Amino acid sequence: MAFVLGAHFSPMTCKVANNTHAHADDAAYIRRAVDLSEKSAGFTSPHPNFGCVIATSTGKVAGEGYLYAQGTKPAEVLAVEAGGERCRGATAYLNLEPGDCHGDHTAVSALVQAGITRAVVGIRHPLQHLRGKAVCALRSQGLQVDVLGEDLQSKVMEEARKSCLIVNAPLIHRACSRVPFSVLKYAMTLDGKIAASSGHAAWISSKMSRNRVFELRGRSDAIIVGGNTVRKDNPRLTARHGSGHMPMRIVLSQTMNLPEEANLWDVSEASTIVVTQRGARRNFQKYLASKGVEVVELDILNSRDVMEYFHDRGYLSILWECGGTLAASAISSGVIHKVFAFVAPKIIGGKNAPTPVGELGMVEMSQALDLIDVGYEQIGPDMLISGFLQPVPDLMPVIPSEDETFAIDPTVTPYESSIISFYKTWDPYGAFSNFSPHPIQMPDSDDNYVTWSSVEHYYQAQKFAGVNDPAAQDCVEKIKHMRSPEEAARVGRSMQRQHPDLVRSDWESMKIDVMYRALKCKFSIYPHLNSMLLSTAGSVLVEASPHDLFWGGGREGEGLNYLGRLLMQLRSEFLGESSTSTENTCSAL
Ligand SMILES: NC(=O)C1=CN([C@@H]2O[C@H](COP(=O)(O)OP(=O)(O)OC[C@H]3O[C@@H](n4cnc5c(N)ncnc54)[C@H](OP(=O)(O)O)[C@@H]3O)[C@@H](O)[C@H]2O)C=CC1
Ligand SMILES: Nc1c(N[C@@H]2O[C@H](COP(=O)(O)O)[C@@H](O)[C@H]2O)[nH]c(=O)[nH]c1=O
Repeated sequence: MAFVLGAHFSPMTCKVANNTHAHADDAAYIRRAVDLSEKSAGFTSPHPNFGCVIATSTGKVAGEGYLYAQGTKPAEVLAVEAGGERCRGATAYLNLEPGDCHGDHTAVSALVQAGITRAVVGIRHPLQHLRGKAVCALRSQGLQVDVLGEDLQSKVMEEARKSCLIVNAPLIHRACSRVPFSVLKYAMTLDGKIAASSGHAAWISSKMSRNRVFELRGRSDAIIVGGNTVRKDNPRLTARHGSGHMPMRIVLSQTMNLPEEANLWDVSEASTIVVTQRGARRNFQKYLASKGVEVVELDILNSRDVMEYFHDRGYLSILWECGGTLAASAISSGVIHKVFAFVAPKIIGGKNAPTPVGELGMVEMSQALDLIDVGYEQIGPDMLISGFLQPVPDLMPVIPSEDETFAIDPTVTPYESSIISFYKTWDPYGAFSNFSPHPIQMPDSDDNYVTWSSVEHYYQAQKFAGVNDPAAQDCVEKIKHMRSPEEAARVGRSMQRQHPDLVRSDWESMKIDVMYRALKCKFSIYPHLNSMLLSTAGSVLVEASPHDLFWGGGREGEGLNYLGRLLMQLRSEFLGESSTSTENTCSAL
């Protein structure tokens, strides 16, 4: 399934192959949508990148938009809002076929209602359950839909299509390989060393290059290092580029022979997970847990198992900042997709000085791994060389669905059909997530209805509601105005951790009720969500969050799954199976 330029060129199906001018314009707008789609990178947790440009028949841009975070307005909605009346008869350019996190085809409806008559789609959605749905829906509403590589074929279109594949490479790789997209990054001297023989490595690359690394960190769900890098460097692994997204820090250690004091054990700024082998230094595991570090035990610590584990936890994109030993193991396991090498014009020498990649078992140069789509960029005195180790999988033919994958690989246990798991908003039933973009209206202490952007916004803010301290009121207001549910959760959790005195004293006993009322509102006021919930009758609902063991179900069913339970309770109430009638706590929006 390697990406091959021009592989799908077929003059038979080409509508406007000889209209070079029109193609150049279409390609330029798609590229603009690609650029827009990347704008949230570093500010919010990685998510599919959506951008939308609306161009009038005279070639003027009427409106633009991009998805800022999961649970915020779709790019298409923002673009038509910006375009207003100028959208009538205009063309919408989308780098990626819209998904349907809302459960109600919000993006498609927005384009249709705005009077868009043509849509140009860069690539179809890589996830099987979403693939082709929006294209079909738009066509059934009478829009002309041109998909690059299918309806529009030419060299310029293939280049534009390729940029669409690259900007969503993490999602596409993840969908195809069932592991998160992984980037190996290292800084080395001109003579190929990542540290002096002593192990000292601060610093090889320049400050400008290191700032660039902070940006790469901000675009990742997590940073991974091995135990030896913790022992030698005592790294912080934070994205020190402002108030943006802070990735998880992950340490892989087989021995658990780690220092008692380390920057990574300070979880006030960012969280840390240590992944180890079952049974390794249990007392030290307990010690780390007492500091707020999460410890995960796997049967055998190999890179593929670790990546499959983090795939199941919903991770999209991971940055490996490890030394050569772990890097070699990760490359050998086939889990590294891309490389970023910062090369500094310095020579350190040293026969035993560490190098970026350890033993791969290759003996002839013909076995060397060739990078694809290589980029060269000068950053201050350094050179950044980047490229893919594995080509971005092409989307044709169709990526098998999860079910089909299980059928192909019988060693993978299929989910039990009676269990419906949900977690990320882009997954099937993603609208059940508290991060789904459905505003609710809830009464305040004076019984006035207040609109909250999502259930998560409301839930996080209630931790501080009613506390007689202006700082607590500030927390409520701050959370209320966060742009995304993810940011609301980040602020709510960190304020709770850092200022427990501002949390209402009855929070632990009230939080389930707070959540229940918010969910009741959400599933009452959106008929399509209500139908979706009722359609699951007979199935067990599980929030597949492996790290939130209260609201989520845990990796192996060890979580309490309170979110799933509340949804099932509501479902049963809506179905009239429960004799308890609860007061309606919300008004229609
Ligand atoms: N310039 C740069 O960009 C960087 C330089 N460095 C330098 O590299 C040196 C450390 O290199 P290195 O020891 O390779 O780095 P790492 O610590 O990153 O990787 C090796 C460690 O990873 C753990 N590990 C877990 N699973 C595996 C596995 N399946 N295979 C192999 N290791 C696994 C082990 O920890 P445990 O022993 O605890 O079980 C092992 O010791 C330091 O001098 C550091 O300064 C490091 C990162 C980046
Ligand atoms: N030495 C070296 C790097 N090393 C990587 O950065 C980590 C330290 O990160 P932090 O503690 O957050 O500053 C270190 O453990 C290793 O993973 N990176 C670079 O860009 N350039 C460098 O010269």
